[in-house]
Amino acid sequence: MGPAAGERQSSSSTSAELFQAQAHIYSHVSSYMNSMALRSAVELGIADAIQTHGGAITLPQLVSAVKIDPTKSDYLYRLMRILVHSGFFSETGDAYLLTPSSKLLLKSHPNSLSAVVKLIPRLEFVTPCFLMGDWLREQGEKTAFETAHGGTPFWEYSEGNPEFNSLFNEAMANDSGLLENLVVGDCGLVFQGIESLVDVGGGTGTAGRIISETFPGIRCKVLDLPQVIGDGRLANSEGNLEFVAGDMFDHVPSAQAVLLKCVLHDWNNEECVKILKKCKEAISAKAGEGGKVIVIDIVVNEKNDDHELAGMKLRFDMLMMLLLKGKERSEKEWEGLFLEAGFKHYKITPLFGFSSLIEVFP
Ligand SMILES: C[S@@+](CC[C@H](N)C(=O)[O-])C[C@H]1O[C@@H](n2cnc3c(N)ncnc32)[C@H](O)[C@@H]1O
Ligand SMILES: O=c1cc(-c2ccc(O)cc2)oc2c(O)c(O)ccc12
Repeated sequence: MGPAAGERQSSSSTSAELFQAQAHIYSHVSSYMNSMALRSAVELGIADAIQTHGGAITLPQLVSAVKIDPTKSDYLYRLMRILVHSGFFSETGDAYLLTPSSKLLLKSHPNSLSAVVKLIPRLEFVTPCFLMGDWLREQGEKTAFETAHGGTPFWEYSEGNPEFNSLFNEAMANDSGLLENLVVGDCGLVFQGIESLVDVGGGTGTAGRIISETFPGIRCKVLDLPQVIGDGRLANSEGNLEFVAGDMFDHVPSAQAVLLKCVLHDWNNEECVKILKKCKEAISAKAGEGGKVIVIDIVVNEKNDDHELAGMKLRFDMLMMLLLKGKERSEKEWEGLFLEAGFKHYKITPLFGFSSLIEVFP
C-alpha cells in the first residue's frame, strides 16, 4: 500500500528538491544526445558548409549545402537549435555562424578534432559502455571491450579493422597536433638541451614530426606497433626523424629522453611499471642518470579542477576502464608508478586543455 497524501508531503524531500533531482537525472540520462548531435554535425559537414558559404548560412542554404531532403528541413533546424544551445554554432539574424569550437571541426583546420568526434560515439566504443553493469558483475580478466567484441582486445581489433585503425590514428594525430602550440611556447624548455628522443607509442608521428622540426638538433625516433607505423614512411627530409615498428614491452630504443604521450593511461599499474622500466633502461643506456621521461597525460584532481574539467577527466577514466585496462590517475597514483619503476623524482606542469606534463627523472 502506498503512503497517504499527508505522509507523501512530509517525506524528507521538498517538491523543489524532487524536481531538481528529476532534472538532474533526465539531464544525465539524455546527455548522450549531445555526443550524437555533434557527431552528426561532423558527418554532415555542417561547419565546412558554413565556412564554404562565407561564414554565415541560412537554414534553406544549409539544407541545400549539406544535401538534406527538403522535407526534413525542420529536423535540421532542430539539430541546429541544440548545437547552438551547446555553443557549437551561433546565430545572427537568420544565419548560423561558426564558434571557436566548430572552427576546430573544420576539415581545413590543422588540428581538426573531427576524427575524435566520429570516434568516441562509435558503436565499438559505445557497446562496451552499454555492457558496463553486466561486465562489472562478470568474473574474469576480460575488458568490457573484449566482452563486446568476441574476446578481441582493443589493439588487435584495431589491427584487424583498417577503417577503425585509421580513424583512431587520425584522431590521436589531430590531438597531438595541438602539441605544436606547447612545443613552440613555454613547454619548449622541456625539450631544450636534448639530443635524442624516442616517442614511445608515438602513433603516426605527429608529435615526433613537430619536435624534430622545431628542434633540428634532436634526433627523434617514433616507436609504435607495425599496424600503425606501416612500412611506407621512414625518415623525414632533415634526417632527424625515424620510425621504428616494435613492441614497447619488448624493447625501447635508447635515447636521452623518452616521450610517453597519452600512452600510460591505456594500461594498468603493472603494465605501466613494465613500460616505465623499459624507458628507464633506454635513457640509462644513453644518458646514465642525465636522461628523463616526459609524460603527457591526464592528472585527476577532482577537488581542485573546475567542475567541467573534472567531469571530462572522470569520463575519460571510464573510457579507459572499459576499452582497455587503463585508468586516469591522481598525482599520488602517478607518484606510486614512478617510484615503483625506480625513478627518483618528478615535476608536474598542468597544460592547457586536460593534460599535464610530467617530467620524470632517474
Ligand atoms: C592513445 S594512443 C597515443 C598515440 C600518441 N602518443 C598520441 O598522443 O597521439 C596509444 C598508442 O600506443 C600504441 N601502442 C599500443 N600498444 C603498443 C605496444 N605494445 N608497443 C608500442 N606502441 C603501442 C598504439 O598503437 C597507439 O598509437
Ligand atoms: O578517444 C580517445 C581519446 C584519447 C585522448 C584524446 C585527447 C587527449 O588529450 C588525450 C587522450 O585517448 C584515447 C586513448 O588513449 C585510447 O586508448 C582510446 C581512445 C582515446
